[in-house]
Amino acid sequence: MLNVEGIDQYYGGSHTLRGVSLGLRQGECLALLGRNGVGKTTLLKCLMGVLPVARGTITLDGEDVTRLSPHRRAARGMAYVPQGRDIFARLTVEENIVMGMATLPGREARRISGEIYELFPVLRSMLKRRGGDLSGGQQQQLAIARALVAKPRLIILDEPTEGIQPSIIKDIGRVIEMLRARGDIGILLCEQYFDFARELADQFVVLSRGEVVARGGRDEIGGEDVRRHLSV
Ligand SMILES: Nc1ncnc2c1ncn2[C@@H]1O[C@H](COP(=O)(O)OP(=O)(O)OP(=O)(O)O)[C@@H](O)[C@H]1O
Repeated sequence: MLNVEGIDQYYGGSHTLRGVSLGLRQGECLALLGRNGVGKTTLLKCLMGVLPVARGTITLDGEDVTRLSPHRRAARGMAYVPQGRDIFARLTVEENIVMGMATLPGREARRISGEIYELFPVLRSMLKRRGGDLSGGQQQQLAIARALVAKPRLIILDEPTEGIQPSIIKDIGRVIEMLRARGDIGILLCEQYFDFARELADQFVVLSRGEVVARGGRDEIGGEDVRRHLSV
């Protein structure tokens, strides 16, 4: 469903992404791994159109989206949960979720589907609370919920476990598992922690200094090999 071919990106004179290619099938979870500063967030921003690419192509279900604006990509079913979550702090939980439905047509756009509460039971009791009053873990769940109500074909998660307590990390892992089991959505999970991604992903791509240095399926990729690229 998602095909990325030979992406190059520069910040001024610094060559941040070097010929990055990857592919993700519907119903699959792909883990993009790499330590701090190797270019993971930059790649995700290029995929969403927040940053332009110097070379390469991005196709979604066969359509070339490389030059489309971020909102056009969102309308085609690409959803992005940024690092830091970007919750609207002064809006309620409910209002934050409804914001995620802005691209949906008509009345459908006003109703929060029951699936959201199945995935995130904690949000149901917090609908009237302000986004800014939630804990980091709850905000992360809200950010994922807000992305899912747009009914994406592809969801891109940028380090969803960063700065979050272990019990909530488990909840987020469970949500990713449930989405994967649905089989109708591609999941691109960007992570620094291999142990979290290992249980969830079908495919692994490891970035180092803007380049893919290892890739493979769950049975092909060796833990030691990946950890070598992740340790400082
Ligand atoms: N706006 C910017 N202008 C110039 N350089 C940048 C900019 N944003 C990031 N960089 C640099 O590009 C490189 C890749 O950064 P990026 O944020 O993509 O890495 P990352 O792998 O996502 O790391 P992190 O886990 O910290 O988010 C880093 O060296 C970073 O300092």
